Parts: sequence; C-alpha cells; structure tokens
Amino acid sequence: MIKIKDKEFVPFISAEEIDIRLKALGAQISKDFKNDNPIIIGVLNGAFMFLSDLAKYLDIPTEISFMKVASYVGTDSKGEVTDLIGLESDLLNRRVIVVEDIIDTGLSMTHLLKTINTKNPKSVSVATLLYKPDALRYNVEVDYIGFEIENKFVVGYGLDYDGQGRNIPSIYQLK
Ligand SMILES: O=P(O)(O)OC[C@H]1O[C@H](OP(=O)(O)OP(=O)(O)O)[C@H](O)[C@@H]1O
Ligand code: HPA
Repeated sequence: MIKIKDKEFVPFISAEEIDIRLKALGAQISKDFKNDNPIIIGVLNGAFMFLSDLAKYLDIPTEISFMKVASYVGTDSKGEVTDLIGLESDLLNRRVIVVEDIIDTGLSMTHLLKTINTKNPKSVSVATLLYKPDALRYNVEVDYIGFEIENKFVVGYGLDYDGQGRNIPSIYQLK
C-alpha cells in the first residue's frame, strides 16, 4: 500500500505487466504503420512515461511531438478541457497516432481529436495505456488499448493524484 497526500492506493498493474503489454502494442503499431512515417502526438503530462517506453518498441520511422491539455483537479474531471501547449507539427496528409495515458470520461480525447482534425491529417488513430469503459461519457473510437480497467482512480506510471505519483514505475489503484 502507498499513501499520496490524503489517499491510500494498492498495487494494481506491475512494471513487468506494463512492459510485456507495451512490447505487443509496439509490434502491432509498427506493423500497422510500416510504410507511413506516422506522427505520434503524446498528450502531456500523463503520457510522458508511456510514450517514452512505447517508442522504444517501435521499429519504424516516426516523428514524435506533444500537446498539453488539462481537465482534472484531484480525482475529478472539471468537465472542461484547457489547452496548455498546442500543436506545432504540420499534420496535412500525415497519419497521426495520439498517445494518452488514460481515457476516462473521454472528454479530453474528444477535445484533442477535434483540434487535430482541423489540421487535415490523412488519418488519426488513438492509443491509450488505460481505458475505463464504464466511465466513458463521450464516444471515442480507440485503436490501441493497453489495459481495460474498472472505474476506479489510478496513479503511477505517468498518472498523478493532485500532481503527485507520476514517477512511480507501476500503477496503483485507489483503495
Ligand atoms: O477521459 P478524461 O476524463 O478526459 O480523462 C483523461 C485525461 O485526464 C488526464 O489528464 P489531466 O487533465 O489530469 O492532465 P495531466 O495529463 O497533466 O495529468 C489524462 O492524462 C487524460 O488526458
Ligand atoms: O484514474 C485516473 N488517474 C489519474 N489521472 C486521471 N485522469 C483521468 N482519470 C484518471
């Protein structure tokens, strides 16, 4: 068990399980985008660890860039998304893969896809490490999922509780 601020969390997905899953996802994405030189857009802050580990398992030419949005305060969605760092890459006629740490209500990804689609990319795919089907309130099509999880708050491996816990190498779940 670990304590972060006022909350207790229990071990949920180990670093070894994450690594095994990332290897498989990396192989699948490499196969699907073999000749496409995709642009991968990581969503800060949460996706920094997932994308840096996943990228090592991609054996295709690719570009990596980032956007930053925020919608959570503590364990709750504010219900609106704030843009903090915008897109700098030219996406015209490029294949794009958006990489998130988690799709929870789907609000952030819906907002991101709207922004990305204004740049006229050739295609847009979505990869997320964690997906909470029971929490989804906005319909998002997801192409690559690391783990489907129940609707409980999680921390670690990039994910925070009130700014803390992103550096933990595995994933913990609210007790
Ligand atoms: O599907 P949703 O309900 O929108 O939740 C998912 C989003 O929430 C988290 O971001 P947050 O706003 O906490 O910013 P962060 O990545 O900097 O932690 C996470 O990284 C996703 O972007
Ligand atoms: O379960 C979660 N943990 C951390 N950040 C999040 N952002 C959306 N859902 C979560």
